[in-house]
Amino acid sequence: MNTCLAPCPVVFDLDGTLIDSAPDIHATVNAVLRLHRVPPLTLDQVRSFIGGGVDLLWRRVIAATGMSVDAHRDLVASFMTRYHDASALTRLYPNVTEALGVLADRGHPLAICTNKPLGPTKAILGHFGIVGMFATIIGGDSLPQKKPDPAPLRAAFAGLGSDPQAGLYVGDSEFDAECAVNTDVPFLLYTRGYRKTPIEQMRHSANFDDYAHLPALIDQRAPVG
Ligand SMILES: O=C(O)COP(=O)(O)O
Ligand SMILES: [Mg+2]
Repeated sequence: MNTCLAPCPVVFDLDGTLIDSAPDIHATVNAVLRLHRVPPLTLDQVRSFIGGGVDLLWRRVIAATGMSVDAHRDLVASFMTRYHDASALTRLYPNVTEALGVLADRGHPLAICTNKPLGPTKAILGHFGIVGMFATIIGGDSLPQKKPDPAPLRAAFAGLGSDPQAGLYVGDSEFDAECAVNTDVPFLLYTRGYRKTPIEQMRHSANFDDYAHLPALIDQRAPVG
């Protein structure tokens, strides 16, 4: 085995990548809908709305329920007051903590680039005791732009003191794959997240379905030092 691998900055998406948060997002959406006496949406519906951030989530909820678009701002505000504490139904995907530990031990700098707002992002990472593993955390409201715009991912790599081309981005969705192309960074696709497109139709460098395999995958792709 090659033991002379250079540190490889690795940036992770969050929802559908490190955590299965759709059950909490679903419950929180339905709690807001209940206040407005609107019938609940299914978990599959809400899961399919995740990836572009809270504003887009609620544009999709409004379209699916027939609510007034004028209510968007108030619905988002109402959702956000509840989103911060929404952790009871969220789970880390299997072997995530172990994989992050292995990567950190091998000296790979780690960051988060998510379209989830920064407050709930830090809260859920803290809930799972892994917030300290990430040197940089870019949320959906950290910058004016969101993924697939390259600005957030560039900012995450800049926070690690790295060029995107020297690192890797790990994500689950079409937003992540497009952002990786726009940022010119190799993309590792986690296949058990929230994507709607078949694996073979998504631009990616490699894919994996178990975090137990991620450290080896990253070391294969890391430049030799
Ligand atoms: O909040 C969302 O819609 C998506 O978040 P993600 O970028 O972590 O997948
Ligand atoms: Mg995601």
